This record gives sequence, structure tokens and C-alpha cells, in this order.
Amino acid sequence: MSLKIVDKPAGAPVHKRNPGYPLDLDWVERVRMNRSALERRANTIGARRTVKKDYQLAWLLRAITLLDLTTLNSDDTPGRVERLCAKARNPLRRDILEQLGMEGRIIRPGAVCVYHAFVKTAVGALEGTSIPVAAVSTGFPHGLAPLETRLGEIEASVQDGAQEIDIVIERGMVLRGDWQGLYDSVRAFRKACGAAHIKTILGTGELATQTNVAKASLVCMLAGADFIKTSTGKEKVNANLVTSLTMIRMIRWFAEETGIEIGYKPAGGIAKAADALRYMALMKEELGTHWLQPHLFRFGASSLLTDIERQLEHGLTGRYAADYRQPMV
Ligand SMILES: O=C[C@H](O)COP(=O)(O)O
Repeated sequence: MSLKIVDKPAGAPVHKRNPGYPLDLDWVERVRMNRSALERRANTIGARRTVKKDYQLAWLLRAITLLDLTTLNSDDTPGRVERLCAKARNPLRRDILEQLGMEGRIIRPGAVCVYHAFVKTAVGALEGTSIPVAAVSTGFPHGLAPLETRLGEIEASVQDGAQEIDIVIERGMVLRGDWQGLYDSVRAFRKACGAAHIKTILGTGELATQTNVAKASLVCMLAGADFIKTSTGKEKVNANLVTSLTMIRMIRWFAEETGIEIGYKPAGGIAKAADALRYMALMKEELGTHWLQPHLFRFGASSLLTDIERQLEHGLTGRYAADYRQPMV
């Protein structure tokens, strides 16, 4: 079986990082989203078979490479983080890899995502792999600590070896329409990240309207975000296809205006392989398969890999494995 995991055509241009742009308030004011039109469009995703059966296994393998393998629990321990990193090193059971004809091939997730307190542990446990550690910094999940504290947390995470920083925005700034405040804070976060890539978590379930989600997406991209991310996983409403459509369309608009490609990270509540395929289909239809690469798309998910492994096994054998065969951590 030949499975193409990541499109990297020889001579493909190197990804250009978002340098950030001045805040264009006229552009922000022009942004409007029509929720019912978005809902109609989102309903078409998954209404028919999302991915042809023959390609499903390849898409599920691709999904693993797009995964920020995450543990963000208040009772996380170094031991749990180490087990998650061991899973990141070998995301699929050997027998599944063999049946796929993929033994000897390296399949790795996009990153391992942890709280700041566990960055050092994760960096140590992933040594010798190319898997980056992502830290949720800036007072995750609410983002309401003093600005200096949040900036200090970013610097500490980078110092400990995080190569990606998932920051949270202050939702109140969006609700008040304080676009300058949002822009200035994200700009400061981006500066504190230095070479580490910055993913801006919008907390979309708390932003009240799709127009707010769209405007916040734009302001974060203007401020230099490398990724825009939906949710912390702790809000009452987390990632969904309607909000994804809003954010993806802002990414498209931003790319048309600036030539800069921003990554997209749906996160929170994505636990089923079938959901992952729907998000991937949405990306493919709205932005093209080019966007389904780890530097442009990630799932933020704590349990998705378990179901992907289950569905891969089912696709190969027609049977589901018992849960104990696929423990997560
Ligand atoms: O950023 C990642 C999310 O916190 C993961 O959420 P989840 O536990 O619902 O998959």
C-alpha cells in the first residue's frame, strides 16, 4: 500500500513567517459574517461521504501528522507527560504499521502540547526526535493574569525549550471592540515568543458572534500570529465547523491581501476520527490540500489519536480493538 503522508514537492518554496502588519481599523470595520450562510455551508461538509473509502486510511495517517498531542489537565504529572511523549514517538502500534505496509516509516504528530510546568519534561522526553513542544502560556485558559506575568510565562516557556507557544487572548477586549488593545497585546506576545511560533487562541465560544470571531482572527493575524486557534478546550462551546469556516475564510482573505499563509488549529472536543476527516475536508475545499501540512494546520486534541488508531485497525481488519489495547497515557 502506498500512502503519501505529507505533500512536500521538491523545490517547494520555504514557508514565509508572518511578519505582522500595522493595525488597519478600516479593514477590521469592513468584516461582516452571516451566520446562517455559514451554517448552510458547514452543513454540506459531511453530508456526503467526506473522503472516499480507499483514501480514508491515508487521510487518517495524515491526521496523525497534523495532531498537537495534548494533555492540559489540572492533575497532569511528569509521568503522564512522559507517557504522552512516548506515544508521540510511536503514535501507532507496530502491528497496525505492519499491516499498513508502513514499518520503518516515521509517523510523528505535529507537536506535544502541555502546560508551561511540563515543558522541560516534554523536551527531555522527546530528545532526539524532531517533535516540537508547544506550551500553553499567558495564563491559560482565561488569559487574565497581569500582562507582565503572561509575558514572563512565554519567556520562561521558550527558555525551557518550547518551540511553539499557544497564547490566549482576552475575550473581553473583543467583546468591547478594543481592537487596539488586542493588537498591542498579541504584538507583545509575539515579540516575547522570539523564534518560537505563536498560536493565538481566540476562545471563540465566548466571543458572542461570528463577526467578532472574524474580526479577532484578523487582528491577531495583523499582529503577527503564525496560527489562529479556536479554543482552549475549557470553554462551554469549543471547535465547530461554523466557526472554522469563519476563521478559514479570514485566513484566505489575509493570504489574498498579504501573500502570507497563516495556520489554522481547531481545538477542543475533537475526539472522533470522523470529525477529523470533516475538518480536513473543509480545509481542502476552502484552502486546498496544500494547507493540510503541519506548518499550516493542527488539531488540538487530547483523545483523537485513540479513535484514529481504532478506526485504522477497523479499516484493516474489520474489527475494533478492545479499549485496553489503545491506552492514551
Ligand atoms: O488545545 C487543546 C485542547 O485543550 C484539547 O481539548 P480536548 O481535551 O477536548 O481534546
